[in-house]
Amino acid sequence: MANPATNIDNGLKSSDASRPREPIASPYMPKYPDPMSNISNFKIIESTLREGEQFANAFFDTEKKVEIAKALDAIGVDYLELTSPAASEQSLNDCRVISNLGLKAKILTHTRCHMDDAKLAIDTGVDGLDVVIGTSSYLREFSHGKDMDYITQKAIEVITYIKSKGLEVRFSTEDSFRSDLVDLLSIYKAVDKIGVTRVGIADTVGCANPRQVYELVRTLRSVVSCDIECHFHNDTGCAIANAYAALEAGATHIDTSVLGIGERNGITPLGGLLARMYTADKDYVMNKYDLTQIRDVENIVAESVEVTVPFNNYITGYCAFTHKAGIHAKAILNNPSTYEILNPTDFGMNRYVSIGHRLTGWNAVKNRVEQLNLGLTDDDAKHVTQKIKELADVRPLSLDDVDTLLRTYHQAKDQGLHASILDKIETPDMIAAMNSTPSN
Ligand SMILES: CC(=O)SCCNC(=O)CCNC(=O)[C@H](O)C(C)(C)COP(=O)(O)OP(=O)(O)OC[C@H]1O[C@@H](n2cnc3c(N)ncnc32)[C@H](O)[C@@H]1OP(=O)(O)O
Ligand SMILES: O=C(O)CCC(=O)C(=O)O
Ligand SMILES: [Zn+2]
Repeated sequence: MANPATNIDNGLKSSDASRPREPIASPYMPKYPDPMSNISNFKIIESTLREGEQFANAFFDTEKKVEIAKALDAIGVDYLELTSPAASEQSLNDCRVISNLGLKAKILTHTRCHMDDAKLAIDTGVDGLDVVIGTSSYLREFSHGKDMDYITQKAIEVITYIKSKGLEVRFSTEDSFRSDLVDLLSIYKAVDKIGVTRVGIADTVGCANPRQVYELVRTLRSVVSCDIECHFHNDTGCAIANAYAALEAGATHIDTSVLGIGERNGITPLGGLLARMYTADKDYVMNKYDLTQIRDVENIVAESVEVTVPFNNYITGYCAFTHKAGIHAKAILNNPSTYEILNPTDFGMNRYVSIGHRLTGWNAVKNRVEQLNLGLTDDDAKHVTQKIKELADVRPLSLDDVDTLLRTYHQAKDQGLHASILDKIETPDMIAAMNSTPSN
């Protein structure tokens, strides 16, 4: 599927080459370094091939999984998380296939806290297992029916076994934010003591806010010495902010999926997290991840799960880098940093300035005059701008319409007729008709 953002044609493209961009002075960078924070040192566990497979529309055959895995590897994500081999014969086979691709990313699979699942997973060739079990009263009562003593004992058994096979093992509590804090800290402490690679916190129902995340991660950071992974659902719109708060508090790994797909409305989206982290530490993000590859993997996944990339998607949405209002347009054309925190070229995207509408201003129109090399004055640009506004009060004009208006005015000026020419164009349809009339 073509990216719609590249198809916008009613706008001006401003050139980055001609205007060197200032270094980003992000207001969101911490004023003082925080030794606990990992915003400049985090890893991504990309779970499109696990959590993403739980999205209502998702079905990935082996070929598609391989294509997605390779595209994610090209971005440089640190880990790929795959569906449990216990889910089906094909899931088991796919773990083997993807583990054998020789990707740079480490391969994990996600299993229940159960010896049978662990044994099945270990032989697939994955680098590690992400083990999970619910600890909230909801899940203890209505999902697996086990108490904290049983869960702790089973976790120790499973982790010890996986470690004995030389694999990475992460232990996570499902529904962490609705679990009892004392239960959480004691089980995390117990698994840390036996050398688990990472512990995981999961906002399974998307109920947590950034402050709660910060507090829980910071508390956990003081209790365990291993890495901390976090997984955030987006039911209440906090998934990216929660991921950021988790890293600030000392989490080391964040789970993502392409376009955020997953159970219900999904989890922290890969593109959105990268946009957020680029804003916090551009050098870290740009040196580690190839941001120009995000669009490709989003297009692959969107097409496969039969959704369109949302119009307001981070980075790749139809209008993510389109500037419209005259005040914005003038400043953007002078210096893109005025109204952009993300530089589109860093993401392989283009910027557009839209001018065929009633909110346009003469500075943006003048810029188009210069692009067309028409040699009109500022006053000319102002006259044409007034005409654009008048016509666009009826309906927006295409860039072709604006260009026709400018060229017509320019020709009339050569003949000394420009004072009256604009008066003769009374409706947007009249320009559209001029566009379709072959010139002789
Ligand atoms: C929040 C999350 O996203 S967690 C990850 C979710 N992922 C998946 O569910 C993977 C796809 N799942 C499947 O293919 C199947 O559910 C399977 C193969 C895992 C299990 O299938 P079934 O044996 O038919 O059981 P079913 O799905 O009906 O119920 C889940 C079983 O796992 C148990 N269980 C649930 N969570 C856990 C856990 N974290 N650790 C251990 N056991 C668990 C339940 O008690 C139940 O056991 P039961 O068979 O004794 O009733
Ligand atoms: O394994 C985990 O940490 C998360 C599992 C999951 O998908 C969830 O709890 O939403
Ligand atoms: Zn989840």
